[in-house]
Amino acid sequence: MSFSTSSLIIPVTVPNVTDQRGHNNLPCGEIHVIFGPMFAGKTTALLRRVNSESKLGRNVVMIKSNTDTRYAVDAVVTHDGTKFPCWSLPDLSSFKHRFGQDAYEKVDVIGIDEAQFFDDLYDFCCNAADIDGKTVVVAGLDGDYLRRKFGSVLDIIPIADTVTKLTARCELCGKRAFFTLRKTDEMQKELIGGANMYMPVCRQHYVNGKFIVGAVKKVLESHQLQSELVPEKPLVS
Ligand SMILES: Nc1ncnc2c1ncn2[C@@H]1O[C@H](COP(=O)(O)OP(=O)(O)O)[C@@H](O)[C@H]1O
Ligand SMILES: Cc1cn([C@H]2C[C@H](O)[C@@H](COP(=O)(O)O)O2)c(=O)[nH]c1=O
Repeated sequence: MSFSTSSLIIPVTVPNVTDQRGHNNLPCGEIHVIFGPMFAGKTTALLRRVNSESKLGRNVVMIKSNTDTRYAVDAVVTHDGTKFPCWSLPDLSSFKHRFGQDAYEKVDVIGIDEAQFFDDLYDFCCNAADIDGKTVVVAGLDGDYLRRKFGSVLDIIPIADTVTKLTARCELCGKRAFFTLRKTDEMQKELIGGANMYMPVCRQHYVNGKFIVGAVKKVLESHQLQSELVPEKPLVS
């Protein structure tokens, strides 16, 4: 069977969306993704971007998952204390309703922190950028403590304009850290915590890390045992 080229041409009607000055009114949103291990500066980069958009006169709003309330309930906070007010939500689909349709229409830039905790990240970003014309800046973990993909952060790469993988400093050797090591024995994927529970590490120390964490724990435990066995000297004899 053979087709002529003309039989394959499908007529497509493009709606006329130009205004009086000939500019088209198609929405032109953007999606920017920032990911990496914990302590890599993801929240810092997100706040920098949102602040600079705000200085340019754009209307910005910040959202974070209400799963993570480590530093504040109603603010996105970096590990070194920089803050930005935000909406803490269980999911992204509730945002438009809670924020209000009028307010939503006026927003130009939407920042999303701790994006790994939002299951509806893909649909939200798609609609916000493609249909509503918003600039969406997303920050989150690409991988969990076992280096498995975390939530939907990696799923939005195909719909993103830009993708940035940040690195931290390995806490054991100071080299670039790509991964997050969990220092406790808990096994669940979601476990909220900071430097008390996690540390950023390079590849070599990720692989050796479990061993090192175990060894350090043993040393600390034996120190505690010794101080319990040897009674403290009285200050006054
Ligand atoms: N091992 C580390 N490597 C890099 N930064 C670290 C480390 N430990 C603590 N920090 C601090 O964390 C800050 C980054 O915090 P933040 O932007 O909240 O990171 P993220 O959102 O990626 O977890 C750095 O500016 C630095 O002050
Ligand atoms: C690796 C890993 C992390 N988490 C949690 C721990 C923190 O509450 C956040 C990440 O915060 P940050 O802004 O990137 O520092 O995620 C988790 O639940 N499970 C993990 O495996």
